[in-house]
Amino acid sequence: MNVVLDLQDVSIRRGTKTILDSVSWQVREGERWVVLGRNGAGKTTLLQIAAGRMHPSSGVAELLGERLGRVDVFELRPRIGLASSALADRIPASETVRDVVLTAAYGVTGRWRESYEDLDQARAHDLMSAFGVDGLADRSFGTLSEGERKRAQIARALMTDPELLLLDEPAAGLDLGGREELVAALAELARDRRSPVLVLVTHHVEEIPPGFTHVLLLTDGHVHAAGPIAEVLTAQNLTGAFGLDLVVEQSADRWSARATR
Ligand SMILES: Nc1ncnc2c1ncn2[C@@H]1O[C@H](COP(=O)(O)OP(=O)(O)OP(=O)(O)O)[C@@H](O)[C@H]1O
Repeated sequence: MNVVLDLQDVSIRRGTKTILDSVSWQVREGERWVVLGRNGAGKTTLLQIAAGRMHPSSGVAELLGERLGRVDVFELRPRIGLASSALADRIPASETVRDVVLTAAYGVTGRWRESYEDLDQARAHDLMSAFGVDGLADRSFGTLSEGERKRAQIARALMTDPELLLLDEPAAGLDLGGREELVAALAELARDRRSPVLVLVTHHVEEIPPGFTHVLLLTDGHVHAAGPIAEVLTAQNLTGAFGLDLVVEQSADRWSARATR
């Protein structure tokens, strides 16, 4: 299987702080990864490297076979979908959901091109349907609920037919219904063999969609454990990563964790 993401001893330093500390991580075609860790562990920073939006201070990062520092990142980025709250904040509130999704084909937010190819229109429609926002196509992005907004963003991130899809805390701020709808949509995506390689950042094991195959546990900028989900998502590993005694349970393809007392 081809390696899609290959980090070797990657560190990120800012001033005196080491945000990522010698991270080595390989992600292969067909895999669906969850990145878990407590606040400040370095998850978003790791995703920024995986998205080609940040360069390592030291170490080597290869994305889709291209080495960061030796490749034109503007050619690389359309091959990598990213959905994050930071990117969502840059979407104009007045933009329609249809345009939020469509404009991704041109790597822009804000509708400045007036005509789109029929193929793009059809793809945008299919993606909006898949994420249950097709009925909201004419609504402005700013009027959507948090859950609708998250699903529109994922449809947008998939618009360029990326080889790698990175989702930074897609369930943050959702109520129980919104979270479950999102988990179901992501489970569907994970099951589809045509889907890109998926990497999902979260704080909560309850948000891991069925079909996700691997976990990376990040603690204070270093890899605490990484590998197949059933091997890594243990009480012992989570206790180490989150710094409190936890029990972990799996039931019907979903996970839960709680403190022992
Ligand atoms: N430019 C910077 N300069 C100094 N420290 C930074 C910088 N950017 C991030 N950090 C710090 O690096 C650490 C990791 O940040 P990051 O956002 O990657 O963590 P995270 O795991 O995504 O956190 P959260 O779960 O709270 O979103 C944090 O302590 C943050 O304050």
